[in-house]
Amino acid sequence: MVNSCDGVSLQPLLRMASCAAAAQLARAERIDIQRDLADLALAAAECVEHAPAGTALMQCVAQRSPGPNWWLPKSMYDEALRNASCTAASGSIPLQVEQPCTSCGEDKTEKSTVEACFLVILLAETILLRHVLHLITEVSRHQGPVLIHCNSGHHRSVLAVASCHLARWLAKREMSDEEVLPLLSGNKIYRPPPDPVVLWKRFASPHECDALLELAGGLPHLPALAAGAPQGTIRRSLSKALHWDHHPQLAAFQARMLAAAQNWTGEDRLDPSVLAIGEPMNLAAYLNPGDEYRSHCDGRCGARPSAQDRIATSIIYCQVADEGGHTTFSNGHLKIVPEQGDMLTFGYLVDGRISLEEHSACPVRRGQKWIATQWYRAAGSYATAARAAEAEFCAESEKRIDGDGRAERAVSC
Ligand SMILES: O=C(O)CCC(=O)C(=O)O
Ligand SMILES: [Fe+2]
Repeated sequence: MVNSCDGVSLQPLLRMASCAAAAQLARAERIDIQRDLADLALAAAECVEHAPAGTALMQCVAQRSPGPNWWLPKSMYDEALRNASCTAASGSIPLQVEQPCTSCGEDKTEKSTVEACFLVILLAETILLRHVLHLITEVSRHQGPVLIHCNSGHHRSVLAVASCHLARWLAKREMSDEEVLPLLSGNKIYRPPPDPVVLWKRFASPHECDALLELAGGLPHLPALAAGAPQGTIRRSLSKALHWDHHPQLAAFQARMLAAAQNWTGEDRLDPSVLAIGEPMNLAAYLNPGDEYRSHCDGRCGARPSAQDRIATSIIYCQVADEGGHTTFSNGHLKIVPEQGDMLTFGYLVDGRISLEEHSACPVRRGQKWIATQWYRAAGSYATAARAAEAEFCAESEKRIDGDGRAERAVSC
């Protein structure tokens, strides 16, 4: 770590943090997690409010926070940063896909590799992405694209190379311009595959949202969370599962969601058959100030998925709060500020592992929010028994859904 501090032209932001950590450890100063955490939260919150554009957030935090605190456990950083991020009014900036991609040809993929700790990136990107964007642009102008390796063993690219990844990914999929353009235009791409985060603008019409709500019996009738997810710990919201076998009219809508999700998560990883035996759609309502869904993973954070684990999620924002209620990604260092009808899709299966796709719903401050979530699982991971159940269901629904074949086709029966 110290060696990398002596390196020639490391990004000042990264150098500062890793050197501070090294110095801290070397001096073995007294460690007081609570104090440092409180300092960090305070400093981050102040910086979110007051740091002028163009100021490195890291520097701002370092100036305001009296003691070095780089070594705090990740979960604590995540929590502090998530909370600070939630208080910031602005959201993250989507990738600029139209940005020319001159240095990302296969033969020119040399990247300057910077060893850094995840928390640097978290601090740097979570809260004021635009401030860091400026720095990264500067670095990549001199050094070429930057790839950041995190100490956690998880590595990911940053914005400087993100659009190149995206370009390559699109090329690999051999999609025609006609297919690609609608994907890019209007939708917001926050993170490229393999663990994409994409916001589909105005995916669901008010009419479709109303129809979903009607199936659930209306907002006041949504039940509080089931046992096992006690109120006040991870989640404060109302929630109801909509079983598509109880509501066959859901199938076509779910199929449309899935088709959109497939565009971003890779053709082999999701399959329409998941809808037949996958999870029901989940309606969740955050109706009171303070209602939230704290940091969690929909799949198994950081683990190899077992046969039935989730690998992607879509969230439709049928109603957005007047204030608060945004969605944050601690690992992606993003905050999504959706509008009514938008659908957020994110995938989290990378190289056979569930990536750390920890995310949260910020507390609602004013107004109300309700969403429809669809969790997806890998097709092909289902046991034969499940496929048999699907076949049985399809045979059954063919009998049930008189004349109108849409629902069956939607789930590939
Ligand atoms: O409400 C949100 O913004 C996030 C919801 C969520 O994480 C989920 O439904 O799994
Ligand atoms: Fe979630």
